[in-house]
Amino acid sequence: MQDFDFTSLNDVAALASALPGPDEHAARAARARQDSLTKPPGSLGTLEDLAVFMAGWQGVERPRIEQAQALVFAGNHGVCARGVNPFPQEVTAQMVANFNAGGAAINQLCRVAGAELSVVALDLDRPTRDFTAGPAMDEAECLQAMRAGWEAVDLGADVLILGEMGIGNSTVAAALCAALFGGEASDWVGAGTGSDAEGRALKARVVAEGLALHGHLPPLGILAALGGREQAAIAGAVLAARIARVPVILDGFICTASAAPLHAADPAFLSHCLVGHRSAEAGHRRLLEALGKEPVLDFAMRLGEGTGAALALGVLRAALACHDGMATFADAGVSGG
Ligand SMILES: Cc1cc2ncn([C@H]3O[C@H](COP(=O)(O)O)[C@@H](O)[C@H]3O)c2cc1C
Ligand SMILES: O=C(O)c1cccnc1
Repeated sequence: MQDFDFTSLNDVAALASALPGPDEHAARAARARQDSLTKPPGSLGTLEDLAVFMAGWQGVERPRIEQAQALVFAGNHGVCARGVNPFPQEVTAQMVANFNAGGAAINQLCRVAGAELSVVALDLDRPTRDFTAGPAMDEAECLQAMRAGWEAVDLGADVLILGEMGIGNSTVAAALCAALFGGEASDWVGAGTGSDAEGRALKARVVAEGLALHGHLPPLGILAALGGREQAAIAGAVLAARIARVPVILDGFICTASAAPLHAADPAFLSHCLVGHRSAEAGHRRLLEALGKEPVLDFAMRLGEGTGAALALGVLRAALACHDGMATFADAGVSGG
Protein backbone atom coordinates (compact mmCIF):
# COMPACT_ATOMS: atom_id res chain seq x y z
CA MET A 1 0.00 0.00 0.00
CA GLN A 2 1.35 3.43 -0.85
CA ASP A 3 2.04 5.76 2.05
CA PHE A 4 -0.19 8.75 2.62
CA ASP A 5 1.23 12.03 3.85
CA PHE A 6 -1.73 13.34 5.92
CA THR A 7 -1.19 16.98 4.99
CA SER A 8 -4.85 18.03 4.94
CA LEU A 9 -8.28 16.71 5.87
CA ASN A 10 -9.41 17.58 2.33
CA ASP A 11 -6.81 15.14 0.98
CA VAL A 12 -8.18 12.47 3.32
CA ALA A 13 -11.73 13.04 2.05
CA ALA A 14 -10.48 12.89 -1.55
CA LEU A 15 -9.24 9.31 -1.00
CA ALA A 16 -12.87 8.27 -1.48
CA SER A 17 -12.49 8.54 -5.25
CA ALA A 18 -9.82 5.82 -5.45
CA LEU A 19 -10.93 3.09 -3.03
CA PRO A 20 -10.47 -0.53 -4.13
CA GLY A 21 -13.73 -2.48 -3.99
CA PRO A 22 -14.22 -5.99 -2.66
CA ASP A 23 -13.41 -8.84 -5.07
CA GLU A 24 -16.86 -9.55 -6.54
CA HIS A 25 -15.61 -12.70 -8.29
CA ALA A 26 -14.44 -14.19 -4.96
CA ALA A 27 -17.69 -13.13 -3.27
CA ARG A 28 -19.75 -14.83 -6.01
CA ALA A 29 -17.64 -17.99 -5.74
CA ALA A 30 -18.16 -18.00 -1.95
CA ARG A 31 -21.94 -17.60 -2.38
CA ALA A 32 -21.98 -20.48 -4.86
CA ARG A 33 -19.96 -22.60 -2.40
CA GLN A 34 -22.47 -21.80 0.38
CA ASP A 35 -25.26 -23.01 -1.91
CA SER A 36 -23.39 -26.27 -2.55
CA LEU A 37 -22.80 -27.14 1.14
CA THR A 38 -24.77 -29.88 2.93
CA LYS A 39 -27.63 -27.73 4.30
CA PRO A 40 -30.78 -26.23 2.88
CA PRO A 41 -29.77 -23.09 0.93
CA GLY A 42 -29.70 -20.02 3.15
CA SER A 43 -30.21 -22.01 6.35
CA LEU A 44 -27.09 -20.63 8.05
CA GLY A 45 -28.54 -17.16 7.66
CA THR A 46 -26.17 -14.38 8.62
CA LEU A 47 -23.27 -16.85 9.01
CA GLU A 48 -23.46 -17.29 5.23
CA ASP A 49 -23.43 -13.53 4.65
CA LEU A 50 -20.42 -13.12 6.93
CA ALA A 51 -18.47 -15.75 4.99
CA VAL A 52 -19.32 -14.07 1.67
CA PHE A 53 -18.37 -10.65 3.11
CA MET A 54 -14.97 -12.00 4.20
CA ALA A 55 -14.43 -13.70 0.83
CA GLY A 56 -14.99 -10.40 -0.97
CA TRP A 57 -12.56 -8.41 1.17
CA GLN A 58 -9.90 -11.13 1.33
CA GLY A 59 -10.32 -11.84 -2.38
CA VAL A 60 -10.52 -15.61 -1.97
CA GLU A 61 -13.40 -18.11 -2.12
CA ARG A 62 -12.41 -19.67 1.22
CA PRO A 63 -11.36 -16.86 3.56
CA ARG A 64 -9.31 -17.56 6.71
CA ILE A 65 -8.53 -15.83 9.96
CA GLU A 66 -4.99 -16.75 10.94
CA GLN A 67 -3.97 -13.29 12.06
CA ALA A 68 -6.56 -11.20 13.91
CA GLN A 69 -5.29 -7.82 15.09
CA ALA A 70 -7.04 -5.88 17.86
CA LEU A 71 -6.17 -2.20 18.36
CA VAL A 72 -7.38 -0.13 21.31
CA PHE A 73 -6.69 3.61 21.08
CA ALA A 74 -6.76 5.78 24.19
CA GLY A 75 -7.11 9.54 24.52
CA ASN A 76 -8.11 12.23 27.02
CA HIS A 77 -10.71 14.93 26.52
CA GLY A 78 -10.86 18.60 27.49
CA VAL A 79 -14.65 18.42 27.70
CA CYS A 80 -14.22 16.55 31.00
CA ALA A 81 -13.74 20.04 32.48
CA ARG A 82 -17.53 20.36 32.10
CA GLY A 83 -18.16 17.48 34.52
CA VAL A 84 -19.71 15.11 31.95
CA ASN A 85 -17.80 12.06 33.26
CA PRO A 86 -18.77 10.09 36.38
CA PHE A 87 -15.24 8.62 36.61
CA PRO A 88 -12.13 10.84 36.89
CA GLN A 89 -9.93 11.38 33.87
CA GLU A 90 -6.97 9.53 35.46
CA VAL A 91 -8.89 6.31 34.82
CA THR A 92 -7.91 6.48 31.12
CA ALA A 93 -4.19 6.01 31.90
CA GLN A 94 -4.96 3.57 34.72
CA MET A 95 -6.96 1.42 32.31
CA VAL A 96 -4.15 1.56 29.74
CA ALA A 97 -1.90 0.12 32.45
CA ASN A 98 -4.55 -2.50 33.15
CA PHE A 99 -4.72 -3.42 29.43
CA ASN A 100 -0.92 -3.76 29.38
CA ALA A 101 -1.06 -5.98 32.48
CA GLY A 102 -3.76 -8.20 30.95
CA GLY A 103 -6.44 -7.37 33.53
CA ALA A 104 -9.23 -5.77 31.50
CA ALA A 105 -12.28 -7.33 29.83
CA ILE A 106 -10.76 -6.77 26.39
CA ASN A 107 -7.70 -8.86 27.33
CA GLN A 108 -9.87 -11.86 28.22
CA LEU A 109 -12.10 -11.55 25.14
CA CYS A 110 -9.15 -11.17 22.77
CA ARG A 111 -7.51 -14.25 24.28
CA VAL A 112 -10.68 -16.31 23.90
CA ALA A 113 -11.30 -15.06 20.35
CA GLY A 114 -7.68 -15.46 19.24
CA ALA A 115 -6.87 -11.80 18.57
CA GLU A 116 -3.53 -10.13 19.21
CA LEU A 117 -4.12 -6.96 21.20
CA SER A 118 -2.08 -3.75 20.98
CA VAL A 119 -2.89 -0.60 22.93
CA VAL A 120 -1.97 2.83 21.56
CA ALA A 121 -2.08 5.64 24.12
CA LEU A 122 -2.23 9.05 22.44
CA ASP A 123 -0.79 11.97 24.44
CA LEU A 124 -2.78 11.12 27.58
CA ASP A 125 -1.13 13.88 29.57
CA ARG A 126 -2.20 16.43 26.95
CA PRO A 127 -6.02 16.26 26.72
CA THR A 128 -7.73 17.79 23.70
CA ARG A 129 -9.35 21.20 24.23
CA ASP A 130 -12.89 21.52 25.61
CA PHE A 131 -15.05 21.62 22.46
CA THR A 132 -17.49 24.04 24.10
CA ALA A 133 -14.68 26.63 24.23
CA GLY A 134 -13.16 26.03 20.77
CA PRO A 135 -12.15 23.19 18.43
CA ALA A 136 -10.99 20.12 20.39
CA MET A 137 -8.17 19.62 17.87
CA ASP A 138 -6.81 21.74 15.08
CA GLU A 139 -6.36 20.16 11.66
CA ALA A 140 -2.71 19.21 12.28
CA GLU A 141 -3.51 17.53 15.61
CA CYS A 142 -6.34 15.58 14.04
CA LEU A 143 -4.15 14.49 11.12
CA GLN A 144 -1.39 13.41 13.51
CA ALA A 145 -3.80 11.18 15.43
CA MET A 146 -5.24 9.79 12.17
CA ARG A 147 -1.72 8.94 11.05
CA ALA A 148 -1.04 7.16 14.36
CA GLY A 149 -4.12 5.01 13.72
CA TRP A 150 -3.14 4.36 10.11
CA GLU A 151 0.41 3.32 11.08
CA ALA A 152 -0.77 0.96 13.82
CA VAL A 153 -2.60 -1.28 11.35
CA ASP A 154 -0.94 -4.56 10.41
CA LEU A 155 -1.63 -4.65 6.68
CA GLY A 156 -1.10 -8.41 6.66
CA ALA A 157 -3.88 -9.07 9.19
CA ASP A 158 -6.88 -11.13 8.09
CA VAL A 159 -9.24 -9.00 10.19
CA LEU A 160 -8.89 -5.90 12.36
CA ILE A 161 -10.82 -5.28 15.60
CA LEU A 162 -11.05 -1.72 16.87
CA GLY A 163 -11.77 -0.29 20.31
CA GLU A 164 -11.26 2.81 22.44
CA MET A 165 -10.62 4.02 25.97
CA GLY A 166 -11.10 7.66 26.96
CA ILE A 167 -12.98 8.96 29.98
CA GLY A 168 -15.64 11.42 28.78
CA ASN A 169 -15.79 10.05 25.26
CA SER A 170 -19.46 9.02 25.37
CA THR A 171 -20.14 12.78 25.29
CA VAL A 172 -17.68 13.20 22.43
CA ALA A 173 -19.38 10.39 20.49
CA ALA A 174 -22.82 11.93 21.03
CA ALA A 175 -21.54 15.28 19.77
CA LEU A 176 -20.05 13.69 16.65
CA CYS A 177 -23.31 11.87 15.86
CA ALA A 178 -25.53 14.90 16.44
CA ALA A 179 -23.31 17.05 14.21
CA LEU A 180 -23.09 14.43 11.44
CA PHE A 181 -26.64 13.09 11.41
CA GLY A 182 -28.83 15.78 12.99
CA GLY A 183 -31.53 15.42 15.62
CA GLU A 184 -31.47 16.78 19.14
CA ALA A 185 -28.42 16.45 21.36
CA SER A 186 -30.55 14.45 23.79
CA ASP A 187 -31.27 11.85 21.05
CA TRP A 188 -27.61 10.86 21.09
CA VAL A 189 -26.67 11.21 24.76
CA GLY A 190 -26.71 8.16 27.04
CA ALA A 191 -25.54 7.02 30.45
CA GLY A 192 -21.95 6.27 29.43
CA THR A 193 -20.25 4.84 32.52
CA GLY A 194 -23.32 5.65 34.63
CA SER A 195 -24.52 9.26 34.34
CA ASP A 196 -27.92 9.69 36.02
CA ALA A 197 -30.77 11.81 34.60
CA GLU A 198 -29.16 15.02 35.80
CA GLY A 199 -25.80 13.96 34.36
CA ARG A 200 -27.40 13.10 31.02
CA ALA A 201 -29.14 16.50 30.92
CA LEU A 202 -25.75 18.18 31.47
CA LYS A 203 -24.23 16.05 28.70
CA ALA A 204 -27.04 17.11 26.34
CA ARG A 205 -26.46 20.81 27.13
CA VAL A 206 -22.73 20.41 26.55
CA VAL A 207 -23.32 18.61 23.23
CA ALA A 208 -25.76 21.36 22.15
CA GLU A 209 -23.09 23.98 22.89
CA GLY A 210 -20.58 22.04 20.81
CA LEU A 211 -23.07 21.79 17.94
CA ALA A 212 -23.72 25.53 18.00
CA LEU A 213 -19.97 26.16 17.63
CA HIS A 214 -18.92 23.41 15.19
CA GLY A 215 -22.03 21.80 13.71
CA HIS A 216 -21.68 23.61 10.38
CA LEU A 217 -18.30 22.02 9.52
CA PRO A 218 -17.77 19.29 6.89
CA PRO A 219 -17.54 15.72 8.27
CA LEU A 220 -13.78 15.56 8.84
CA GLY A 221 -13.83 19.09 10.26
CA ILE A 222 -16.41 17.81 12.73
CA LEU A 223 -14.05 14.95 13.65
CA ALA A 224 -11.31 17.49 14.46
CA ALA A 225 -13.50 20.03 16.28
CA LEU A 226 -15.66 17.64 18.34
CA GLY A 227 -13.65 14.40 18.36
CA GLY A 228 -10.64 13.29 20.34
CA ARG A 229 -7.34 11.68 19.45
CA GLU A 230 -8.63 8.12 19.85
CA GLN A 231 -11.60 8.93 17.59
CA ALA A 232 -9.26 10.31 14.90
CA ALA A 233 -6.93 7.31 15.30
CA ILE A 234 -9.83 4.90 14.84
CA ALA A 235 -10.79 6.79 11.66
CA GLY A 236 -7.17 6.56 10.45
CA ALA A 237 -7.04 2.82 11.14
CA VAL A 238 -10.36 2.27 9.34
CA LEU A 239 -8.94 4.15 6.36
CA ALA A 240 -5.68 2.16 6.22
CA ALA A 241 -7.63 -1.09 6.46
CA ARG A 242 -10.07 0.07 3.76
CA ILE A 243 -7.26 0.79 1.32
CA ALA A 244 -5.49 -2.50 2.10
CA ARG A 245 -8.86 -4.35 1.93
CA VAL A 246 -8.52 -5.66 5.49
CA PRO A 247 -12.00 -6.32 6.90
CA VAL A 248 -12.75 -4.46 10.14
CA ILE A 249 -15.00 -5.15 13.14
CA LEU A 250 -16.07 -1.93 14.85
CA ASP A 251 -17.16 -2.02 18.49
CA GLY A 252 -19.98 -0.15 20.23
CA PHE A 253 -21.35 3.37 20.19
CA ILE A 254 -18.09 5.23 20.70
CA CYS A 255 -16.01 3.23 18.23
CA THR A 256 -18.75 3.36 15.59
CA ALA A 257 -19.16 7.12 16.13
CA SER A 258 -15.41 7.51 15.58
CA ALA A 259 -15.72 5.96 12.11
CA ALA A 260 -18.95 7.84 11.31
CA PRO A 261 -17.27 11.03 9.96
CA LEU A 262 -15.77 8.86 7.21
CA HIS A 263 -19.22 7.51 6.35
CA ALA A 264 -20.61 11.05 6.23
CA ALA A 265 -17.75 12.03 3.90
CA ASP A 266 -18.47 8.99 1.68
CA PRO A 267 -20.28 5.77 2.71
CA ALA A 268 -17.78 3.73 0.64
CA PHE A 269 -15.17 4.41 3.34
CA LEU A 270 -16.95 1.97 5.66
CA SER A 271 -17.96 -0.77 3.22
CA HIS A 272 -15.31 -3.12 4.73
CA CYS A 273 -16.65 -2.61 8.28
CA LEU A 274 -18.85 -4.90 10.32
CA VAL A 275 -20.24 -3.62 13.60
CA GLY A 276 -19.58 -6.25 16.26
CA HIS A 277 -22.53 -5.50 18.49
CA ARG A 278 -25.34 -3.10 19.26
CA SER A 279 -24.34 -1.33 22.46
CA ALA A 280 -26.90 -0.63 25.16
CA GLU A 281 -25.75 3.01 24.99
CA ALA A 282 -28.81 4.93 23.84
CA GLY A 283 -27.45 6.44 20.63
CA HIS A 284 -26.07 3.29 19.06
CA ARG A 285 -29.37 2.06 17.60
CA ARG A 286 -29.91 5.40 15.88
CA LEU A 287 -26.30 5.48 14.68
CA LEU A 288 -26.54 2.00 13.17
CA GLU A 289 -29.71 3.08 11.36
CA ALA A 290 -27.90 6.17 10.02
CA LEU A 291 -25.07 3.95 8.75
CA GLY A 292 -27.42 1.25 7.40
CA LYS A 293 -25.55 -1.46 9.32
CA GLU A 294 -26.91 -4.44 11.28
CA PRO A 295 -24.68 -5.45 14.20
CA VAL A 296 -23.41 -9.02 14.53
CA LEU A 297 -24.53 -9.32 18.18
CA ASP A 298 -26.89 -7.59 20.61
CA PHE A 299 -25.71 -8.58 24.10
CA ALA A 300 -26.72 -5.54 26.20
CA MET A 301 -23.04 -4.67 26.59
CA ARG A 302 -21.93 -1.05 27.10
CA LEU A 303 -18.27 -1.17 27.97
CA GLY A 304 -16.26 -0.13 24.94
CA GLU A 305 -12.54 -1.13 24.74
CA GLY A 306 -13.39 -3.23 21.66
CA THR A 307 -15.16 -5.88 23.76
CA GLY A 308 -18.21 -6.27 21.52
CA ALA A 309 -16.00 -6.47 18.44
CA ALA A 310 -13.78 -9.14 20.03
CA LEU A 311 -16.84 -11.18 20.98
CA ALA A 312 -18.14 -10.92 17.40
CA LEU A 313 -14.82 -12.28 16.11
CA GLY A 314 -15.86 -15.64 17.56
CA VAL A 315 -19.01 -15.57 15.43
CA LEU A 316 -16.97 -14.64 12.37
CA ARG A 317 -14.64 -17.57 13.03
CA ALA A 318 -17.68 -19.86 13.33
CA ALA A 319 -18.99 -18.58 9.98
CA LEU A 320 -15.68 -19.33 8.28
CA ALA A 321 -15.37 -22.76 9.95
CA CYS A 322 -18.70 -23.80 8.39
CA HIS A 323 -17.83 -22.21 5.06
CA ASP A 324 -14.46 -23.97 4.88
CA GLY A 325 -15.06 -27.25 6.67
CA MET A 326 -18.51 -28.38 5.53
CA ALA A 327 -18.84 -30.98 2.80
CA THR A 328 -20.67 -30.20 -0.41
CA PHE A 329 -23.68 -32.29 -1.45
CA ALA A 330 -21.49 -33.85 -4.15
CA ASP A 331 -18.58 -34.68 -1.78
CA ALA A 332 -20.80 -36.24 0.87
CA GLY A 333 -23.17 -38.02 -1.45
CA VAL A 334 -26.15 -36.25 0.06
CA SER A 335 -29.14 -35.80 -2.26
CA GLY A 336 -30.01 -32.21 -3.15
CA GLY A 337 -33.51 -30.74 -2.90
C1 LIG B 1 -13.09 1.40 34.74
C2 LIG B 1 -13.55 1.75 33.34
C3 LIG B 1 -13.19 0.93 32.26
C4 LIG B 1 -13.66 1.25 30.98
N1 LIG B 1 -13.48 0.64 29.80
C5 LIG B 1 -14.12 1.30 28.87
N2 LIG B 1 -14.75 2.36 29.39
C6 LIG B 1 -15.64 3.23 28.63
O1 LIG B 1 -16.12 4.32 29.39
C7 LIG B 1 -15.69 5.59 28.88
C8 LIG B 1 -16.84 6.42 28.36
O2 LIG B 1 -17.79 6.73 29.34
P1 LIG B 1 -17.93 8.20 29.96
O3 LIG B 1 -18.21 9.14 28.83
O4 LIG B 1 -19.07 8.06 30.92
O5 LIG B 1 -16.61 8.52 30.66
C9 LIG B 1 -14.68 5.25 27.80
O6 LIG B 1 -13.39 5.25 28.34
C10 LIG B 1 -15.11 3.89 27.35
O7 LIG B 1 -14.17 3.17 26.65
C11 LIG B 1 -14.48 2.36 30.73
C12 LIG B 1 -14.83 3.20 31.80
C13 LIG B 1 -14.36 2.90 33.10
C14 LIG B 1 -14.72 3.81 34.25
O1 LIG C 1 -20.90 1.43 23.42
C1 LIG C 1 -19.87 1.96 23.79
O2 LIG C 1 -18.91 2.14 23.01
C2 LIG C 1 -19.73 2.45 25.22
C3 LIG C 1 -20.83 2.70 26.00
C4 LIG C 1 -20.67 3.18 27.28
C5 LIG C 1 -19.41 3.41 27.78
N1 LIG C 1 -18.34 3.16 27.01
C6 LIG C 1 -18.49 2.70 25.74
